[in-house]
Amino acid sequence: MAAVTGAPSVLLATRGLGRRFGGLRAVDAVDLTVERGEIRAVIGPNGAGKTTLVGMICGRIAASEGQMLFEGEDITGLRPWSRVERGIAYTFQITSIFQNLTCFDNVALAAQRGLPCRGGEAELAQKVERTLARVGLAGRGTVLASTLPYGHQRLLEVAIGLALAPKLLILDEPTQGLSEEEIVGFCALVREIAADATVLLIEHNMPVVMDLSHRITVMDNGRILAEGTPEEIQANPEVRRAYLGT
Ligand SMILES: Nc1ncnc2c1ncn2[C@@H]1O[C@H](COP(=O)(O)OP(=O)(O)OP(=O)(O)O)[C@@H](O)[C@H]1O
Repeated sequence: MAAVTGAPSVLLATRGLGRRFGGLRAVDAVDLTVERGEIRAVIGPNGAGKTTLVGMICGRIAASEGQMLFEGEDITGLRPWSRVERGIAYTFQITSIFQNLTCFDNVALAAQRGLPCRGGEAELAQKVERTLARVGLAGRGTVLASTLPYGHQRLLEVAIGLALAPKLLILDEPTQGLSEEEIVGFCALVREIAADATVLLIEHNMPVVMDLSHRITVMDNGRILAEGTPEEIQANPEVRRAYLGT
């Protein structure tokens, strides 16, 4: 893992984090600690609370109880945009894309944040093209987002997230709709991203999870059922029973 010299190793910590929907505890007393430079997967059956958990981390869903710390600072009450400013980017299932804008414009909207001065259009264009190329969408800048195949819309979301130069990039089911070949390219991309960012990945594709993750957190019924390396998780009888189905 690429821990930044001099920086504390814990990037994100949740303490007793919970979210209720009426009587349902979608996320229940979750203590999650993510280290800098990690690729962490969050897995679990449908309805386990994965999306609700990351929704709270990025500020899209309010917590019912508990606390979230990012780089040691309490972010529990912060608005989503303020979390983006601190370096938390979340790509979530297509909705972050402006369908009637081109791929270039979608990425440029995110990339313009962080440019040092006005009048940096050439610089902006370079940054956007570089980011599109990174995710495998080189040369697609003029294409309308709505006309991209579903899998490529997911890649465009990743490009939007990357353009924000995040410290923590949260990917929600990024390989959904990608071909086998595209998945191989995507895994290489995530490894490259992890060289200078931390990745929190919700993913149902087990080969991808086992191949990419440094550590895996398994959720079930809103709680953390297990945590460990891919080898530890694969060998855990409780996880096998609850989720892996073997
Ligand atoms: N806005 C909401 N209102 C009511 N219940 C909700 C809401 N959002 C989520 N839930 C419920 O909370 C539980 C956790 O949902 P969540 O989407 O976080 O699970 P998940 O692990 O991401 O599932 P999946 O893998 O299917 O995406 C589910 O029972 C779901 O029905």
